[in-house]
Amino acid sequence: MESASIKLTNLAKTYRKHEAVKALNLEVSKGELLGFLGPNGAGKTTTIKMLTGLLEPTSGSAQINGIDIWKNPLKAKEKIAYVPDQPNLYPKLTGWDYLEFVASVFRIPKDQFQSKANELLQIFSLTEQANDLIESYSHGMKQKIAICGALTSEPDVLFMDEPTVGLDPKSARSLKNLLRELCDNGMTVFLSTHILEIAEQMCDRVGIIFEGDIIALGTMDELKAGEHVGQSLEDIFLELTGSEDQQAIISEISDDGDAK
Ligand SMILES: Nc1ncnc2c1ncn2[C@@H]1O[C@H](COP(=O)(O)OP(=O)(O)OP(=O)(O)O)[C@@H](O)[C@H]1O
Repeated sequence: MESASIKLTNLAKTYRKHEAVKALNLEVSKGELLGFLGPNGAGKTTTIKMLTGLLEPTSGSAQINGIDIWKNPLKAKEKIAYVPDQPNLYPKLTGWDYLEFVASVFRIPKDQFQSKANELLQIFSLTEQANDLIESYSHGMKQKIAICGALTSEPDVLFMDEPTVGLDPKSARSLKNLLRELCDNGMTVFLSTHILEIAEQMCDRVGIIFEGDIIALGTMDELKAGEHVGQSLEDIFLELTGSEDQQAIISEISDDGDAK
């Protein structure tokens, strides 16, 4: 049987005494777009950093295409790309220089790089700014050039932390369409978000993490089935994360027509 593109086995992280991520077990198949959803502080970034080789787990393992990223980091990292929530870019490079730098790290042949870079810049409406310094870019433009950089190497597995933050609606749609196309062609995406609609609109399966535990995992249909029939993802999210205070606030707001 083909191994999962991403496999977490009892993956855990404790900061001092705080168990930020608790023994996660999860497999993401090739071509799948998994949304990793959770409220602030749930453990999303910690998990992604362990999966991308940036933060050493306290225990457990993380595999990319069957390769342990902590035992064989170089081989595993050849297969992945990561777009953090705050991309660390080089302000004195132009957008094009940055993409060229990424291509050189991954040893991508020049002609292959040029056509790929031009295609990505066009998709994200950055062609005209490609020769401007990154320091002159807006937050959204920086986010987009980071995404272009990540996709330049045509990774097998793409990790994205809150990718739509800072993007305008047109760019968010371009990203959604592009990710769908790339996943249909076999790329695997692990995308964290705390925005419910993003997960609902973009992802094949959604995992909900709360206080370091995966408390629900499935397709939208599966999450909405059974006891959750008729509920929106927002209802399910609030119910599973036990945010009764928020639920009360929401029902208070939506019932304002009946105010006493
Ligand atoms: N370097 C650190 N040292 C100590 N505690 C940390 C550190 N990084 C994260 N934490 C804690 O671990 C928990 C999980 O944090 P994490 O950043 O993974 O959450 P998140 O789901 O990505 O949140 P957000 O949506 O707010 O970005 C939080 O309680 C956080 O305070």
